[in-house]
Amino acid sequence: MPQGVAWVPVDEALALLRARLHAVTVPEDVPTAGAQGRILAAPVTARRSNPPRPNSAVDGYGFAHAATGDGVQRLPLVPGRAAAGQPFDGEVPPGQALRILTGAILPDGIDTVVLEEDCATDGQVVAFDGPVKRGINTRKAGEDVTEGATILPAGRRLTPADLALLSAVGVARVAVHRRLRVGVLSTGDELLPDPARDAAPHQIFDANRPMLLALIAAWGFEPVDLGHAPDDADVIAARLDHGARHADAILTSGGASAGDEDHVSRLLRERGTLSSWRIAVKPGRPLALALWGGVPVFGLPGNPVAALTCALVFARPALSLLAGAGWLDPQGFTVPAAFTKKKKAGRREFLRARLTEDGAAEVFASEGSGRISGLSWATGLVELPDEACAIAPGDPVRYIPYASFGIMSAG
Ligand SMILES: Nc1nc2c(c(=O)[nH]1)N[C@H]1C(S)=C(S)[C@@H](COP(=O)(O)OP(=O)(O)OC[C@H]3O[C@@H](n4cnc5c(N)ncnc54)[C@H](O)[C@@H]3O)O[C@H]1N2
Ligand code: MOO
Repeated sequence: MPQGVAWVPVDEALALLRARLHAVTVPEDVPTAGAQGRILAAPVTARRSNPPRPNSAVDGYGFAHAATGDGVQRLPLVPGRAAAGQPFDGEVPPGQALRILTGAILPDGIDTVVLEEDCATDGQVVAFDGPVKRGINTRKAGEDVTEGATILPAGRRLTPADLALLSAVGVARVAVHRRLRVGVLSTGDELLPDPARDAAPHQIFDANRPMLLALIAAWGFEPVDLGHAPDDADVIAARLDHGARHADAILTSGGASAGDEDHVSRLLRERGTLSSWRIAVKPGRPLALALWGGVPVFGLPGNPVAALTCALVFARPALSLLAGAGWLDPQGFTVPAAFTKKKKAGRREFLRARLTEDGAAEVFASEGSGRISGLSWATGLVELPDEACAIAPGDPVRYIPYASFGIMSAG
């Protein structure tokens, strides 16, 4: 890295974010049914066991195991049946059996159920081969969850499966963090916000704002569109002021570098509390991390590849912390490389990557930071360490699927 510039290593920038940020949202009570993606503000305990009572796991015939033995068993059938939602009102005497369906509470006198496919019956007597294992094809009360048990911890981001679990144990409402509001501002004189318009040669369509707004929504946060500002410090400052009033965090893109028109970095340095600016990472080295009116601002680089990479690597774990879900490290997988690459020491590199049919990581043909098509082509990123390395096909590399960053990919 050039002399005279303090390049902050990725891990140091992440540690700084982790140490300085904390949950900013207040709890609110919401119905369980609509709580997908919300973050629990408190641990949840089961109001009821699952299953609440012992029941049958299959359609078949139930009886007391003690009265059965080896060889062919012939048990007279008690009239009636036990079904889910239609409990059998009575007791089944030892040596007799009852028709029972999946999910039915085991009536008194039944501790074992034989599968109907393993039985013969004329409607009066049921016959099957013994011996039968005691308790077979039954489910114990509370075998899944016991009443009063802690089922989900504070900070948990609720999944569809969690909604099933909460509902099953009678939890109708949950205390969750209010959704984190995240502002997104694009900067640059060249930007044209509306892709339906005709662009002059010097203009480019704003690609970052729709991408970042969608990213925020995919992470379960509330996107706040702060629009687009020209390269004018006063206008950008006014937008940041507006953002600080209406959002809990702000992502800007563009103007993060050191050029004449890079007003975001200058503003954050002069009027915000800029913590970190030049990060030893590619793409994305001019990343600004600052506070504006007490609100964290991620000054992402303008190049869309760098903007997305920095959002995934730096903004995601930090926003998760602010939102009450704790710090998130993306899960990576070690896979063989399907490419050749040499890098120098001193900065972390992220390459657009996807897996071949054999499960090796191939990388996009160009590392150019403006090559948006590569972001669409990829299904994740390969992370290369800060140290120097020379990678040959077959060498292990760390592949982080987009899904590990909480976003969908096409593949
Ligand atoms: N002297 C230096 N020049 C540059 C450096 C540096 O360290 N020293 N870093 C380079 C790197 S790396 C990047 S990345 C860019 C990032 O700079 P900025 O954050 O100041 O971004 P801009 O200059 O405003 O824009 C860069 C590029 O991206 C396009 N852009 C910006 N916003 C959008 C948007 N919303 N949608 C689509 N494309 C966008 C913009 O038109 C530029 O082409 O700086 C390098 N230079
Ligand atoms: O951040 Mo820049 O996009 O590395 O090229």
